[in-house]
Amino acid sequence: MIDVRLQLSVSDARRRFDLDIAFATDAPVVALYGPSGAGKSLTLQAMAGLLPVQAGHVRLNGRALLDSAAGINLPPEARGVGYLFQHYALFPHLSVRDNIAFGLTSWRRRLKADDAARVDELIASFGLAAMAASKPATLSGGQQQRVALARALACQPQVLLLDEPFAALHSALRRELRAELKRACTERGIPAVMVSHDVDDVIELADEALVFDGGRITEHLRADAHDLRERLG
Ligand SMILES: Nc1ncnc2c1ncn2[C@@H]1O[C@H](COP(=O)(O)OP(=O)(O)OP(=O)(O)O)[C@@H](O)[C@H]1O
Repeated sequence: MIDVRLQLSVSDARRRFDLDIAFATDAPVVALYGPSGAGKSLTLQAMAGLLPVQAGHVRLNGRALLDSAAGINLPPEARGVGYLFQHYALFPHLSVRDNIAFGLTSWRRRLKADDAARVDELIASFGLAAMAASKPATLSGGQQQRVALARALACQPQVLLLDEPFAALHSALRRELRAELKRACTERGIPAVMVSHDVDDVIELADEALVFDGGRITEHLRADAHDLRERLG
């Protein structure tokens, strides 16, 4: 169960945006859907602990990652959250393998044997073995997306947060990678919260859709594919 309530404001000299949302779901994949600037990415960032929250909670299977009333606010690395950023944010100077292993290493220690085995398993399962020593700039868009997904999975997260995971890909590749993402989450039993503008992403992948508008959730749809297309399309 993912149980979220968030109240936060972001502002600069000219603009202010207020987010005030709540949802709870047991869905394997839930999509955050809605127009640009509606607060979808801010929601993911706040769930990951990357953005200060004024009030609210984030609970994952009963474990509080954030509970402002109880004074709980775990740092990002303690939340058990795998994050796939909108533009992948791969480290250009690191190889594919070191990108995937990044969250498991630190300047103090080398990769432990079981972590190294997990990295190898992810490299194999996403078809990246031939390019494991290459730098991201030499990879295709789909290959970079697979590296980003493998990196998000490497720390054995309890939830995956995916910000526009297919935005940079053409439609045939989107279809292929949707299936891979679904398989990766299902095999590992990891729920995913996915931001997408694409109604086909929502229909192909998501079990539920939260419709965002102006920093609020206006609809929580638990619907079949046909119904979703009608209501979102
Ligand atoms: N630091 C900030 N200061 C002021 N406004 C901000 C700040 N960060 C985000 N915003 C604004 O908050 C709003 C919500 O941003 P968010 O990135 O969550 O939108 P989104 O729904 O993910 O949009 P998109 O689908 O285009 O990625 C936007 O209008 C954005 O400009």
